[in-house]
Amino acid sequence: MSKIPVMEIFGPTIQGEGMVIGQKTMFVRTAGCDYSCSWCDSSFTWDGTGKHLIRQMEPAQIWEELKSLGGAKFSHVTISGGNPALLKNLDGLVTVLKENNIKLCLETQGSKWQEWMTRIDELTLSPKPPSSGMITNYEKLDDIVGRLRSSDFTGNISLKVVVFTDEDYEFAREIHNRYPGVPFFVQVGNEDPVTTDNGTLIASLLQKYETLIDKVASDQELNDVKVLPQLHTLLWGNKRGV
Ligand SMILES: C[S@@+](CC[C@H](N)C(=O)[O-])C[C@H]1O[C@@H](n2cnc3c(N)ncnc32)[C@H](O)[C@@H]1O
Ligand SMILES: Nc1nc2[nH]cc(C(=O)O)c2c(=O)[nH]1
Ligand code: SF4
Ligand SMILES: [Mg+2]
Repeated sequence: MSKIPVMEIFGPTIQGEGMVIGQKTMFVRTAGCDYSCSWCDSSFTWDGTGKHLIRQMEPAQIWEELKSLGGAKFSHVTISGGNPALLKNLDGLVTVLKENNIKLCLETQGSKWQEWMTRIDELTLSPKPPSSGMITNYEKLDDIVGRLRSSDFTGNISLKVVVFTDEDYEFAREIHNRYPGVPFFVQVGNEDPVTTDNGTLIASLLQKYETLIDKVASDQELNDVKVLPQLHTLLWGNKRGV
C-alpha cells in the first residue's frame, strides 16, 4: 500500500484564500516542499521543525480521520502543504475522497505536474514572486497551465500571486499577462507569519490590503483581477490548524 506523509488534518473551517474563499472545508496538509520561500507561513512542512508531526498514512486512514473530525459536517476537502504535487501517490487519496462525493481543492505552486490533478475540482496555482527567493520555471508552468486548460480537466483553475513588494506586483502583472483568461487573484503577503500579537498583525495586514487595493484600482493592466487578504489570518492570526 502507498502511504502519504501527512503534516496535519483539520477542520471544518473555511477556505481563507483565493477562488473559493469562504467555502466550508476540511484541510489535509502534506509534508515536504521543493521550494523554500523566504516568507513561507507553513515552513514547518519542509524545514525540519515539524518533523515529529509527520505521519505516514494510508488514504483510508486519512478519510477516517477526516470523518472523525468533521463527522457529516463537510463535503469539501482542501489539499495543501508543502507541495502536495510532489506526491504521485496522492492519487489514492483523491480516489477515496471522490468515491465519497467530496469536492476537492488543491493548493500548489505550479512547479510539478501529477495525473491526479485532473480530478481536482478547484485548483489554485500560486507561482512565487521575487521576494520569495524562488525562480519560476516558466516552461513547467506553461505545461501545467496548458494541461489544465485542455479538455482532460473539467474543474476550475485559478492563479494566485502573493504580493509583498513592488517587484512582486510587477511579477503578478507578468503572470496575468502570460495567462490571460485564467481567473487571477492577488493576495496580501503576511510579513510576520510567526507573531502571536494578533492586534498588531491584523491592523498591519488590513493596511496592506488597502494599499494593494489602491494599487490595483489605479492600474489599467490589472482589470479582471480579484484582490484578497488571507481571511483566516485576519480572523485567527498565525494560529495553526485553522
Ligand atoms: C503554504 S502554501 C502551500 C501550497 C503550495 N506550496 C503553494 O505555495 O502554493 C499555501 C498558500 O499560502 C501562501 N502563502 C505562504 N506564505 C504566505 C505568507 N507569508 N503570506 C501570504 N500568503 C502566503 C502561498 O503563496 C500559497 O498560495
Ligand atoms: N483557513 C485556511 N485557509 C487556507 N487556505 C490556504 C491555506 C494553506 O495553508 O494552504 C489555508 C489554511 O491554512 N487555512
Ligand atoms: S511553495 Fe508553498 S509551501 Fe513551499 S515554501 Fe513556498 S509557500 Fe511554502
Ligand atoms: Mg496557510
